[in-house]
Amino acid sequence: MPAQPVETEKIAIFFNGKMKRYLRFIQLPLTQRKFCESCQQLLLPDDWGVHGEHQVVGDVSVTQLRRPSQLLYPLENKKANAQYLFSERTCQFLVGLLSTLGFRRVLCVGTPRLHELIRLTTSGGKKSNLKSLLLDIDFRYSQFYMEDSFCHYNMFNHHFFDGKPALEVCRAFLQEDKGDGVIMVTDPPFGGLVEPLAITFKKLIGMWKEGQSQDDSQQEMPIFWIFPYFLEARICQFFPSFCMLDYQVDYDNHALYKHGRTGRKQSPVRIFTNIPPNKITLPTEEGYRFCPLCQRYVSLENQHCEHCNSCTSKDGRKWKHCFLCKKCVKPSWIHCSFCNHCAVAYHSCEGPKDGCFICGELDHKRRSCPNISTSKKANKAVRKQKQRKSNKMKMVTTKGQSMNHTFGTRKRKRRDRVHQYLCS
Ligand SMILES: C[S@@+](CC[C@H](N)C(=O)[O-])C[C@H]1O[C@@H](n2cnc3c(N)ncnc32)[C@H](O)[C@@H]1O
Ligand SMILES: [Zn+2]
Ligand SMILES: [Zn+2]
Ligand SMILES: [Zn+2]
Ligand SMILES: [Zn+2]
Ligand SMILES: [Zn+2]
Repeated sequence: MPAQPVETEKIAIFFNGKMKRYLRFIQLPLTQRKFCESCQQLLLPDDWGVHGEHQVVGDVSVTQLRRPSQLLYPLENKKANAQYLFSERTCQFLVGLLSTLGFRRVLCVGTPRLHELIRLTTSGGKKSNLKSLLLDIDFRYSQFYMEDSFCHYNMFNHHFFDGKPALEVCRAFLQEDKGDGVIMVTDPPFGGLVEPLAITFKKLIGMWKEGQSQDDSQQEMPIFWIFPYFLEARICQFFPSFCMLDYQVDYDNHALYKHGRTGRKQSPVRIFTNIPPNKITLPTEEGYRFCPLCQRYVSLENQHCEHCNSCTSKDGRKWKHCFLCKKCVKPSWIHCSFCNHCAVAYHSCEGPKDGCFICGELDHKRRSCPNISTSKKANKAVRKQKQRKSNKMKMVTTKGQSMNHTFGTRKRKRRDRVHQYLCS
């Protein structure tokens, strides 16, 4: 029986397998470098026969090999892992910001396009000396990267598909220079639940912490978590030191999540971070400006409310102050006397807890309400309006099918919430 390989040998075997294949590919003359679009695979001459009937492109250049996110098609999985790739504008902004902030290593969790741009910028000249390690569930990327720059990984349960050697790659990356100069940037699928993600990120933080010296025990690992603004409360529940930046993250392949300076069509995706926001400069040429009172950059229409003493808009539009709620709310919201707070027009009222659902008086119930006949008519009108609105929403859903990357009943609830936020 052959002897079991010891740990270091296992790591060497792990590195050698895929590296050999990639090295063979880049040594081929351009005319022999083929990529099968049907199988999403780089082909060596031995593979050509099997892919003879497939959609194959030739002359794969070094430039194409360096931008795999353009060569591979984005996964359109309706469930959890629809791939939304950063627009050039957002990706360039992120790389610029990371190097301005002085980081030297970026742990890219579910950000393949950022990973490739960091590597391109680094190899292209002296502009940046950032290193990057990509952790992603999309195995297709393993063809383009050595094992020291890509790990096949599930961010919902912190699982490294290639076992201990891959985990050690990640650990070494986080702990290099005693953990100094590293940041994690993650852009999980939006349908993903915050809790399992937070648990995973805390495990990665733990790994980074193990490499810290005792004096740095209070330090936090810097993080950029890219997620929709309406999950702010949920993220801050797990990471209280995080704040949300106004910068609108946008994507190449998502019509709803496009960058727009004003109006409805603004991306709801933001950056959550534990880096003090006054250290983060947002592009003034896009209209972002520094609010000296809040000590952070805010979007064009986000106005400082003197009552809240804060620039309160979350969605990029100008919000209005409600004196009854004692806070700023979305411009389209109205103060509802049944619910006793501001809400979208035509919502289903919670109603007063122990009173009449119709008029709000506490001395009778809905059935004996003196206003029942008039309210019946009003209810009918409201129902009709709701129906119209719901039909309109259904149309939006059909157009934006790929947004529905959520699960079961939660999927429906989340989708409704997304719609409520996007449509109000
Ligand atoms: C919303 S996309 C973000 C892509 C990013 N905007 C970019 O351009 O680099 C989500 C990414 O997370 C990856 N992903 C989805 N589910 C995952 C999982 N369970 N574990 C790790 N990565 C996952 C997808 O493959 C995809 O690359
Ligand atoms: Zn094929
Ligand atoms: Zn302000
Ligand atoms: Zn206010
Ligand atoms: Zn109000
Ligand atoms: Zn109400």
